[in-house]
Amino acid sequence: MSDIQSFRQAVESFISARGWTPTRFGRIVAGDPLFVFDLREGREPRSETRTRILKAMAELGDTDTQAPLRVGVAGLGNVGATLVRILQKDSAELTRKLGRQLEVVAVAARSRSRDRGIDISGLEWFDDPVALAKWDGIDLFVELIGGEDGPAFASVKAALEIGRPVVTANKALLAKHGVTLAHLAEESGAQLGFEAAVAGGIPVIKTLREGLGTARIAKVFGIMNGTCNYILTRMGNEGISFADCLKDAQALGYAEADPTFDVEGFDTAHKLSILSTLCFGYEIAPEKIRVEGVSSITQHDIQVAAELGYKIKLLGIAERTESGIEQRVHPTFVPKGSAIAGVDGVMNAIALETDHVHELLLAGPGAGGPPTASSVLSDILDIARGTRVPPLGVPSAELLPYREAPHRAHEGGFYIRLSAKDVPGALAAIATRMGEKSISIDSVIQRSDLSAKAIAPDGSPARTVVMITQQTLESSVREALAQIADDGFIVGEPQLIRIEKL
Ligand SMILES: NC(=O)C1=CN([C@@H]2O[C@H](COP(=O)(O)OP(=O)(O)OC[C@H]3O[C@@H](n4cnc5c(N)ncnc54)[C@H](O)[C@@H]3O)[C@@H](O)[C@H]2O)C=CC1
Ligand SMILES: N[C@@H](CC=O)C(=O)O
Repeated sequence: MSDIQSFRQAVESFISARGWTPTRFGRIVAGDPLFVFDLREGREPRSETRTRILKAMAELGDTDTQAPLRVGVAGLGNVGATLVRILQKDSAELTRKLGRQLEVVAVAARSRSRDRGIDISGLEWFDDPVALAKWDGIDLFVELIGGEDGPAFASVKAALEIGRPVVTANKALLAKHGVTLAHLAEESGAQLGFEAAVAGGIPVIKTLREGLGTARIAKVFGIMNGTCNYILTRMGNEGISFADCLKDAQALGYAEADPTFDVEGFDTAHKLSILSTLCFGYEIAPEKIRVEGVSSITQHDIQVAAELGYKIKLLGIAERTESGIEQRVHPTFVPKGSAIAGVDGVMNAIALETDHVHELLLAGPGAGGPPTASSVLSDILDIARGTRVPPLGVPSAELLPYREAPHRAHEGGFYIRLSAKDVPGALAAIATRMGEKSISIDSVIQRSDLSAKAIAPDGSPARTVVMITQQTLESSVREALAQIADDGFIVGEPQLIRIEKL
C-alpha cells in the first residue's frame, strides 16, 4: 500500500471513528497529498495538507500520533554523529519530555563502515540522501551534510516537496536557497527548522522569530563564527600561530569541511544574511555583503591591539538604514572592556538593538558537535509538538525585495600595518600622503621586537610600521594607501582594520 493510500486510510478511520463525514478526498497537487474534508458535519470543507491533518489529529488526541516519530539523518559527521548519539543515549528523557518517542530509524552518509562511536547496525542505511528524504519509513528528515547545492539541496527539496518536515544546520544552503525552501515548506505544509544554522548552540532563530516576533529591530551584530573566534583568542592568549590554531579548530569539529568558508568570512556572511532576513523582513542576500576574513591577521596585529586596549574580533553587522539594509563582515578592533570583547574561544555572541527591549546580547558556544546537535534537537522537538511558524518569520511571499543601502563610508579610527622599505625618506613620504588626505595619525608604532623584517623584491630591507588614525573616512585611508603603494615605499599589501567604539 502506498504512503498516501495508508495515510488516507488512517484519516478515514480517524474521521469515521468520531462520526464525522468526509466530503472529498483527493490528491490535488502532484506530489503533495492535499485532502479536502469536513471535520464535523455541517462545517465548511477545509483544504488541509497531510502535516496539518496530522497536527489536528494530534490536538484531538488521536493515539496514532503518539507513535514514535521516525527520524532519518543524512550526514554523520561532527554534528550528525553527535545527534544520533544523543538521541540514542537520552531516548527515555526525551520521550518523557515529549510524550512521544523519538527514534532514529535511518541514516545516510558516505561511508557505511567508518567508526563514529555510534551504533548504526540496526538502522536502515541509504547511500543516497535523496532516497532517504523520500523514504516512507520516516516522519522527519534531518540534513547534516553541508554545502549550498548538491545532495544537501536535492534532499531537503525532495523532503519538503512531499510535505515531510526538515531540520537542517546548513547555513550555506539557507543563505542561497532559503527563500525557495521556505516557500516550498509553506506550500506543502511541512515545517523547516534551522536553529543550528546560526551561532551553533545559541537559540537565536527562535528568539528572533518567536520571542521578538513583533519587535522592530534596527541593528544586529556580533561574533558568528566559532572557528575564527577560537583562532583569534588562542593567538592572543597563547601566542600560537594562525595555522596551528586552525588545525586545532578542525580537530575539535568547529571548522567547515572547507575552512576557507570560516577564515575568509563567508560562513559569517551566510549567517548574517539569514539573521538579517529574520530581523528586517527582506529576502536573503548574502551576495550583497562586503566580506573580509581573518586570514591576514598576524600576531603583530593582535599584540598591538592588546597594547592599545583592544581585541580583534570578526564581526558580522547588519543595519536598517533610511535607504535600505547595510551588511558587512570584517575583523574589528573592539575595546577590551566591551561585552563583545569578553566573548572568547568558540563562543559566539549576537547583539540586537530593538525598539522596546532595546539592547539584547545572546552568547554561547557557536560551533562543535554537542551545542549544534542541541539546536537540531530543539527543532525536532518543536516539529514533534506540532509548533508551526513561517520559517523566515513572515510568509515567504511577504518578504520584501532586498534593498541594498549605498555603502556608507565608515568613519572612525583605523589600524594600519604596512611593511615600509628601510630607506631614507620612506616614513616621511608615507606621512605626507596621509596628510594630503587630511588623515591625522594618533600614533605610530615601530617596536623592534614586533617588527618582522621583510625584504622587498628589489632586495632592500623593510620594517613593519603600525599607524593608528584618528576619526577619518575609510575612502580617504584607502586612497592614501594606494598612493603610498604607487610611490614604491612599501612591500606587499597593507593591513587595514576598523576600530569600533561599540
Ligand atoms: N561543525 C559545527 O560546529 C557546525 C556545523 N554546522 C553545519 O552542519 C552541517 C554538518 O557539519 P559537520 O557535521 O561539521 O560536517 P562534517 O563534514 O563533519 O560531516 C558531513 C557528513 O556528511 C556526509 N556526506 C557528505 N557528502 C555526502 C553525500 N553525498 N551523501 C551522504 N552523506 C554525505 C559525510 O560523510 C559526513 O558524514 C554543515 O552544514 C555545517 O555547516 C552548523 C553549525 C555548527
Ligand atoms: N564552522 C562554523 C560552525 C558553526 O556554524 C563555525 O566555526 O562557527
